[in-house]
Amino acid sequence: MENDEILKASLLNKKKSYEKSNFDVLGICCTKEVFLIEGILKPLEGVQDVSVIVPSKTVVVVHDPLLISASQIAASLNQVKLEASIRAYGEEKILNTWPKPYIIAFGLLLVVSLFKNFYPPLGWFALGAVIIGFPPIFLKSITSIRRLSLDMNILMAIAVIGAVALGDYSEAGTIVFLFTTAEWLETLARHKAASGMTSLMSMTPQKAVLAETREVVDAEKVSIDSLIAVLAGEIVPIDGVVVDGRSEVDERTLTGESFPVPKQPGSQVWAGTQNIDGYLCVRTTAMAENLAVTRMVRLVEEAQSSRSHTQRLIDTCVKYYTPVVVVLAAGVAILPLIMKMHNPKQGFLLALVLIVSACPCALVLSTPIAYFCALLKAAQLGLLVKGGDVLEALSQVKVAAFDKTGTITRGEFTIREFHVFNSDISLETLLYWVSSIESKSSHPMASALVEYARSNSVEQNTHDVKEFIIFPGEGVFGQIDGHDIFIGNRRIVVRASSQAVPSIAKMEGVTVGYVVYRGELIGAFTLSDSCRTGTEEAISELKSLVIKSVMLTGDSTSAANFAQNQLKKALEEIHAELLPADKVHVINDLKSRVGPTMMIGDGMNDAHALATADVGISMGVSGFAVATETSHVTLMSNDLQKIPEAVVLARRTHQIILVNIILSIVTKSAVFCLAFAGYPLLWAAVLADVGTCLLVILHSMMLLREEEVIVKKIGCCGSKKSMNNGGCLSGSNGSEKSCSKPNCCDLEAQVKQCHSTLESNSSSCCGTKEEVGNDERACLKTSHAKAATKTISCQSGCCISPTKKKVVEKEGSSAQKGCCTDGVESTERGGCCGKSYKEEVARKENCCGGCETLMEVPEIITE
Ligand SMILES: Nc1ncnc2c1ncn2[C@@H]1O[C@H](COP(=O)(O)OP(=O)(O)OP(=O)(O)O)[C@@H](O)[C@H]1O
Ligand SMILES: [Zn+2]
Repeated sequence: MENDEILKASLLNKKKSYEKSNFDVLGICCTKEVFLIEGILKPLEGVQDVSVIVPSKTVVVVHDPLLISASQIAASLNQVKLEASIRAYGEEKILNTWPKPYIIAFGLLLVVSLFKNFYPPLGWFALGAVIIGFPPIFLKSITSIRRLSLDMNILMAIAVIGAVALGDYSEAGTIVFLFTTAEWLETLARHKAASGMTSLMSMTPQKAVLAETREVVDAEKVSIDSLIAVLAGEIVPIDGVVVDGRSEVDERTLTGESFPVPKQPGSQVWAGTQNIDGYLCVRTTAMAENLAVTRMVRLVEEAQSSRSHTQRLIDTCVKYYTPVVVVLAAGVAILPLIMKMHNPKQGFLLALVLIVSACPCALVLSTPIAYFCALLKAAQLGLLVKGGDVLEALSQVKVAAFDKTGTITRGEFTIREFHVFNSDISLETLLYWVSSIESKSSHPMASALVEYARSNSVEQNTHDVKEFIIFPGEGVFGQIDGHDIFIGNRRIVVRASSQAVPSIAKMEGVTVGYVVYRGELIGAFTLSDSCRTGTEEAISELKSLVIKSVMLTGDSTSAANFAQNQLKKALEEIHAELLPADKVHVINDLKSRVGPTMMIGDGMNDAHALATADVGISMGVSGFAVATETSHVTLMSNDLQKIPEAVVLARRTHQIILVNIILSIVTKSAVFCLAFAGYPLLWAAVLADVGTCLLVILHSMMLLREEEVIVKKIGCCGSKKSMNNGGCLSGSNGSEKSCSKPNCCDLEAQVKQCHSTLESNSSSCCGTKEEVGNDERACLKTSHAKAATKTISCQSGCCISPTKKKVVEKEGSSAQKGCCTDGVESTERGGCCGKSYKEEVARKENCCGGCETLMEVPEIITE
């Protein structure tokens, strides 16, 4: 009975799945240890998966804690002197920055031995130094020999033994000293690089507060749809949607975006981001093990352990190169003996130099360490790059293909018009049918339709929809209350009826949708969308990097052209009305016509194209799961300006790797040449070897430095976050506009300040990109006017979100532009066309649809 219980418990536990443990393994030097470690751990019972991250000397093991514990795993690594220790998840490893005492001890002995010229017996101290310092190297080399792998430990051991055999104790001592110190310095450097990674992993808190009971619970135990409370200053523990409260959230850790993002009921919040100044009640949408941040960490980890093309090439070369040099060295050592030359010692020394130089560690390290730093930097910028190969491809890119809806534009449609053509069907009925069917679709247009129905007091009912089919690139079909309804573009009309598609007059900037019922066109609607801020800048930055930008869209040609006009014709090619498969064709065409191509999309009907491109970049954490799976890069924020930044980072990484490789080859060659020229300097060989290793690491770490990466921004504002009216808008180069008068706002601190000094027309700054207004346009998107009390301040000031004030819906009289409380809807004459849109149309007022341009209200003519 009792046994049964135990069995049951253990089975239950087993079901609870595997655990993941991280180990710091100081003994990792080159990629060689990867096979060594995998060879040791994989055969162990209970170990499911092993991944080795060479640059940060980390091993991640997925194991069944019942069968094998983390300490057992560490022990088996330590059996072969790999110096493994368990790292508590997320905990910063406290590294002793001082060298171990034995290193100091033998260093001192070595220094003393240098005085042997004054008192010869002091020379023996060098032997003492060797005796103290050599054993660790020797033990590690024994392990390597047992594993039949030739690594730097073996080469160093041979060199030391050789030097001792030649009676040159100080040479031997110097080798040991240089080697050990370099290893220690290297560990320090790598630790610095790796600490960024650790901070990435430790972002989410372990505890959550339940909103109703105020009970503090383990974040892991919180189920989906629970309500949790997040107070000001706290880190959000679990992904979710705000149901109550308002605040600003710092999403920097996740998206690299340094501006706080306003949150209100309905907004998504992500675990690991910080609630700055208000109370938020959040309904959770994910379990702790499936958070966006966890997925991100997993991706970064996978990226680290995947080996890039260059890396594989180097590894293969090294496999042949090392044994060849060892054989060569043996030849050089033996030849003088056979030929009975009078100075065999010289040959022997030359052989030792060769052997030390054979150590390829700088070369082997040149690529992975640079990628490690680059991937980490990318993650800090809010870019998840799936590995070194992707960076390699990204640095070569010649074309950027952008998807339109949701990428270039916000993918937040507003319904401009809705017409019913059949007098037997009321608007309410049609809206009910359309919104119920569309509520099953995830297309951005669908949510606009649902929203529109709601604003007309029509609630959708998903349950009434019996059948639902998506026609990619065309629209949807649904059966509701026994009626078959098609909704979509021209193509769907053709599919659903024999009727000719009506021609539409003056439809600039809008997308037209049709509703077909029993082969008859019963309704039509127009919708518009606006461009994301920063798109134009991103495209011009790409242009300065000699990358051509094109647009691929499933939407109509006129909608595509409208976006192009908003971008001031920045795009070089436009391909519209494409089916998902057409997008793939265009990508293939661009690849052969222009060169390496990257595709940027939101994953809606473009997952295939993303996968086909040399580099596929998907938008947003919230992005469709398929897209993040198939794409090579995930953009954590929807900021397209991260794309040129990514290209610059990739190109810099490429350069750094090139320099690293040249550096490690040149130093070795120099030592070789010296040796053959009659100066076989063993210490120089060791110094060149360990020195280049260190140089390569430090050089790669330059990628982590902040300023290095950002695209050179010309103009007054140092970073692209800086905004002000007279000067730079987001990321634009300020050269066109004067930079002299207004100040640029640098970081969020200043932004807040700017908010309060809004009145001044000349130099106000806006908190987030959306909230920019200038002379040409009134406030966009998220603008809510505090400033609207005075209409003027909105003309060139910024609109602030939290203070929501109803804006006057002005008649044509006011010449100034106002701010609108919702959406992009401000009219030419200064009013808002929100709810009163229809009346305004009646009054023949023109409303502006997209970013800035005014357009005429389209007329729909049916034939
Ligand atoms: N759920 C839907 N409801 C209404 N129309 C739809 C729906 N899904 C697709 N459509 C129609 O099909 C067209 C093509 O859709 P598709 O998803 O291929 O491209 P898109 O989202 O418009 O643009 P892009 O390719 O730039 O992302 C849309 O422009 C729209 O007219
Ligand atoms: Zn080496």
